[in-house]
Amino acid sequence: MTARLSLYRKAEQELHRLDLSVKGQFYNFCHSFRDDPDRPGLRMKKLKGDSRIWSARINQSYRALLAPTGVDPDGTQSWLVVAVRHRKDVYEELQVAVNRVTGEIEFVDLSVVGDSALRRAGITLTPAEPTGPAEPTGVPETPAPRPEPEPALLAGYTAEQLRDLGVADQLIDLALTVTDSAELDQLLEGAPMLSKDVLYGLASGMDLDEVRKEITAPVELDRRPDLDDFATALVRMKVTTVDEDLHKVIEEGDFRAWKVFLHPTQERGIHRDYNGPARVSGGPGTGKTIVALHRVRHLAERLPPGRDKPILLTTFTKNLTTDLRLRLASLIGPDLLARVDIAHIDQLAARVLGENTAPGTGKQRVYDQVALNEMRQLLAELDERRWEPGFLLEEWEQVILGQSTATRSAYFQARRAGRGRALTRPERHHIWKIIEQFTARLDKLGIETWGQAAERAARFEIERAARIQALRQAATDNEVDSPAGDDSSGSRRLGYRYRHIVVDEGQDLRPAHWKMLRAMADPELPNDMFIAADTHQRIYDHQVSLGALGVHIRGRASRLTLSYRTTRQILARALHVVQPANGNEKPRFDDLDDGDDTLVGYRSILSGPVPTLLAYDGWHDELAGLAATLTAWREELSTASNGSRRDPSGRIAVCVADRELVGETISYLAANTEITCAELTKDGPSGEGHVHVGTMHRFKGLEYERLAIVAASDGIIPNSGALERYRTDDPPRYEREQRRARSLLFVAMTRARDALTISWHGRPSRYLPI
Ligand SMILES: Nc1ncnc2c1ncn2[C@@H]1O[C@H](COP(=O)(O)OP(=O)(O)OP(=O)(O)O)[C@@H](O)[C@H]1O
Repeated sequence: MTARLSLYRKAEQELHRLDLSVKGQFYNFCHSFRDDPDRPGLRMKKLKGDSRIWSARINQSYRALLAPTGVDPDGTQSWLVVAVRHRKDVYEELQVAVNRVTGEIEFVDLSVVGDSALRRAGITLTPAEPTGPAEPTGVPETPAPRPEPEPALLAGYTAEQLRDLGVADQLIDLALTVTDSAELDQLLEGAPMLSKDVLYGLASGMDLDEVRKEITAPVELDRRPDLDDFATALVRMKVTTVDEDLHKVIEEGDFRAWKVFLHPTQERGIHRDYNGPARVSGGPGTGKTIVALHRVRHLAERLPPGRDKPILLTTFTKNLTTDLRLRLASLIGPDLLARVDIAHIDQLAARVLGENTAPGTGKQRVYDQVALNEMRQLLAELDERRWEPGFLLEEWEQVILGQSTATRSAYFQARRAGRGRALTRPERHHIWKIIEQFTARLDKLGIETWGQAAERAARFEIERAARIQALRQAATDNEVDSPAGDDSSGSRRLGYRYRHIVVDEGQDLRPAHWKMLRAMADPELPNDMFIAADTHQRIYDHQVSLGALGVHIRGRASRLTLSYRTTRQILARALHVVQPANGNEKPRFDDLDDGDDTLVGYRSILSGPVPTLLAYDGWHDELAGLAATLTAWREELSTASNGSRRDPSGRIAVCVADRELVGETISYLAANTEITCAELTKDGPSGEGHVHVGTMHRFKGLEYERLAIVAASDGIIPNSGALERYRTDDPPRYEREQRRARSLLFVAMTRARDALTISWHGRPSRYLPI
């Protein structure tokens, strides 16, 4: 008799934590088991608590816990490995069951639940294997006297309500007795995903309807499942088959859960057919990039054979492109990867311009700061003091370039929503004249801004798309005239550049970028555009209304709400930055269209230390504090959980507000510690240093195990010199700049996976939760 083995997700995670030697023995165990599950050496034994769980011997100390899930007609047995445990941690009370909401097999493990919660619920765990009198069982022999009952955390709910939302039966009574969040953490450590999600949702203040809508409904089966039918339940589950993937887990150590175990709400967006552009939103770490990558895989797998690259995967910055390429390469094979064009948005615009510009006539592209200096100089030469250079540059960028305003009379009509005070016609006339001189100046210098480049590229692409449409029309007319299919129109030769476009970090793209992208994909084909974006993380002032730019996402928008990166402790503080609990300021975030985006239901099931907030008297003291923190972190991260040494490089980062602070931080650490640093540049980290140091803008889309944000002082975050001017001069701009500064801090804080420290000298930033 042979057997097929699959791995339950939690067992996978447990395996990761085991010593290499145990992993190897587990691998051998799997081979023996598959050859003959009845082999006596495996010492298969049913647990008394649930006769569907068997324990089998991996080595002297470790046991695999398995559940049979069916038998094929040819006699091959199917088994699911639900856990890998030390023998003293195997208890009789473990259970597997089919969840009544999802229809998937769940493994409920009470061995990780805290003693006090178990005592209150009257549960005593029985070891499955006698461990001798000296070995602790995790539960005292004589129960301690019952403490005074404390109010329960979920007192307002009934067992029936929790059951109905999908909480595993075994956890319900326990959950109703939990008195604080630490106990809830302990209870849920080994809990199935849906139970965690629901109970954390309720504990964080979501009401029953919200939990039902956001958490339960998306994973609910249309029909109630048969709770005894394990074989069908197994088919519904995402599991790792031992044959295909275990080898990677053990030998290569490169297995990542996101490749296999998607959350049902992530999954829903990926495999759908959309008859137009679709958008997925969600707070930091909810897996938008993961969804974008799986979407690319889904689309690539369905392409007709060919050697072209009909899929574009694009994002805002160069370093994120590198990251996307690496992650995609680990998700799909080289053949599919070769069908995907991965390029950042400015690179795409530059390519279009290159195609449309005669050799040697191109302009040098410059950042906005260079343009600002030129504007400043021009105004000085003209002795013009009525307008701020920054205001004029934005007026040009957002109203004139942003709306492709080509003539003065068009500018008189242009919408200036959100641009601050209204401009009279003579004022517009005056501004137009200055901008004309300004663009002539740039022209003469042979330079253009990236905004200008994007606008020109968009125009070329729009003209190209118009030519394609005209050729199509001609071809259709032709076909009517000569059905034999004469291709003299050339429509077969000129086509849209891409069949599918997938955009990550869409919140920061300029209007011109959207126009360019829109013109690059055929609007008549399904699945033309897929956009991942979170406007709470918009850190450049590129406001767009996608509908007005021809990208119609209405009715095709979905939202992710569960963070896979950030702990609840970090999330709560970060949310305070963009959703302050009090004060008059309630920043509004758009949905890339004319509506609002929200973070309702944004939550995490991860738990970790509360972020540390540290005040210092001066910058030098603060740097000394940082050095101590980093030294301790580096030491801790240099030791793996099994005691072996590991390289801590790239796991720790320091985030500051501007380049000057980056330089000062790196110099201090170089002079006073043994820590080596790599500066985060637009191309990624500048070298091999242990700790990455960069400005907040550079942290977009990244994540680190531990993160320190330093110099989070008032005046620095936000930069009040620049900001305060707008308070009276230009209140809408003041509001925009504040929102942008909040978003920057929000992005920075949510890069931290496990630990976050924020420090300042002088007064703390007004956005911090203190
Ligand atoms: N289904 C999943 N299973 C396991 N890990 C996941 C899953 N989805 C996402 N993750 C992990 O969560 C982290 C955040 O994912 P990702 O970068 O896609 O989020 P995001 O929403 O794009 O974040 P941000 O907006 O902050 O850039 C990553 O480490 C990713 O591997």
